[in-house]
Amino acid sequence: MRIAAIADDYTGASDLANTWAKNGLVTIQTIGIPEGLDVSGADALVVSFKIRSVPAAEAVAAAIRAWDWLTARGFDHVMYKVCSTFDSTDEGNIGPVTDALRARAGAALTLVTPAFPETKRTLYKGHLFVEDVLLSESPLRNHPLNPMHDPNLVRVLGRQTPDPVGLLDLATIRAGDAAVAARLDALAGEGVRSVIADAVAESDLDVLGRAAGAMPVSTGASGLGLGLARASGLGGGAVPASAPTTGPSAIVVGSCSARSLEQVAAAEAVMPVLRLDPDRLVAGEAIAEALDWARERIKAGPVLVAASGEPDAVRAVQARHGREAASAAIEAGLASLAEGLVAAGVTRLVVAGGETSGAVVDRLGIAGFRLGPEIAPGVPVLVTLGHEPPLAMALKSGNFGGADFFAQALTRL
Ligand SMILES: Nc1ncnc2c1ncn2[C@@H]1O[C@H](COP(=O)(O)OP(=O)(O)OP(=O)(O)O)[C@@H](O)[C@H]1O
Ligand SMILES: O=C(O)[C@H](O)C(=O)CO
Repeated sequence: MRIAAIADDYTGASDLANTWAKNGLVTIQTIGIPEGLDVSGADALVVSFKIRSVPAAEAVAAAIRAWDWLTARGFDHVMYKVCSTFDSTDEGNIGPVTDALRARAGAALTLVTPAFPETKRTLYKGHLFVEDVLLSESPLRNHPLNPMHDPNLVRVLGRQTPDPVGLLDLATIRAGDAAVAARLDALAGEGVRSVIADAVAESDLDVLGRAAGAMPVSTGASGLGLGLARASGLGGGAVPASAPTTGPSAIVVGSCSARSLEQVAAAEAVMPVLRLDPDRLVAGEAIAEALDWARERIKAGPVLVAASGEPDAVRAVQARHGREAASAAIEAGLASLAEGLVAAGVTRLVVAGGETSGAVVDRLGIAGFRLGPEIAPGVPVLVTLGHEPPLAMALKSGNFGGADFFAQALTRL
């Protein structure tokens, strides 16, 4: 079974690609549909878009284009890769894209689970836990773009699709493949089109991977990706790509997650850190002087530049400028910063935040990535394709990595 994915952001794409590479699949992450890229040697492809927070119709159109491209090249199963914390709003885009891919595939229903126990994302009775608390009590409740206030994913997805949403509960999964198949058949017979699946351990993902792999499409995070990889029968040929280990390094942080804020604070003890004024960023200012600051320091060692703020401060910026306008302007500013850093000779670049990574990677014109070794669960070394000179990068999801992630990452790039 040749597997592929369509990812709704670039950090999540690299997270999934890392999971597949770690399981021995030769994996390439592409930026958009890879028309000009030679991907013939890949066991698995992750086609990544920046579509998590765009209008649903735009996300659906991109996903359908990617589905057509992938299935025309013989991929048997396509997973829609979403965030392990189910980042979405009542407008989508998990529901609309899941529905569109299922219709395109002519499938009766779609198995949906963001569970990823390795990073402590677990589901029980349809309720998503982040580490030891419900999603609604986790830092994701303060997400700048899609604050998550409801842990019941049957309800959350039910608000994003016109069709009934069902539950495949843990007890059924633990009863094995036949019980799962019977439950899915029964739900389909009741008119259910999307099924949220529990999972609290990797063994549950093996059952779900086999169940999902029997259908042409699924929706999930890297946990389901792990199950699909194991069910695919592929693997054994992956060798981590070697990254350029010379050249200056820099870290650009747009993520405002609690974890990223903690990581920026830890970095201040080991490298120069510049914190940007978000209002000046929104006004299109501050990047030129930030580049001057960085150029003076990158020959001596790594630097970190962050736009990130605490939740209340982020809400205040959004109140002053509008959420979408503030996000777009800050992402554009950080993309300009990254472009200037690479022009100044940086060849090892860490970016924190999914939307931020999308803006940076698009601005640098990167066509795709080969997978290097894992830095932290869900965060691999990425070696650019279609960029000269090749860059070693890491695209860190907001909630991933330990407190010392930034210092650790630079020892691997
Ligand atoms: N100080 C700030 N005030 C308001 N918005 C900010 C500020 N700093 C960054 N932002 C915006 O907040 C958003 C952060 O989203 P992003 O996806 O980059 O990080 P994340 O959600 O933590 O990452 P992930 O999606 O991988 O979990 C971006 O749109 C960014 O431009
Ligand atoms: O599944 C996750 O948490 C991924 O890393 C992601 O999608 C972050 O944006």
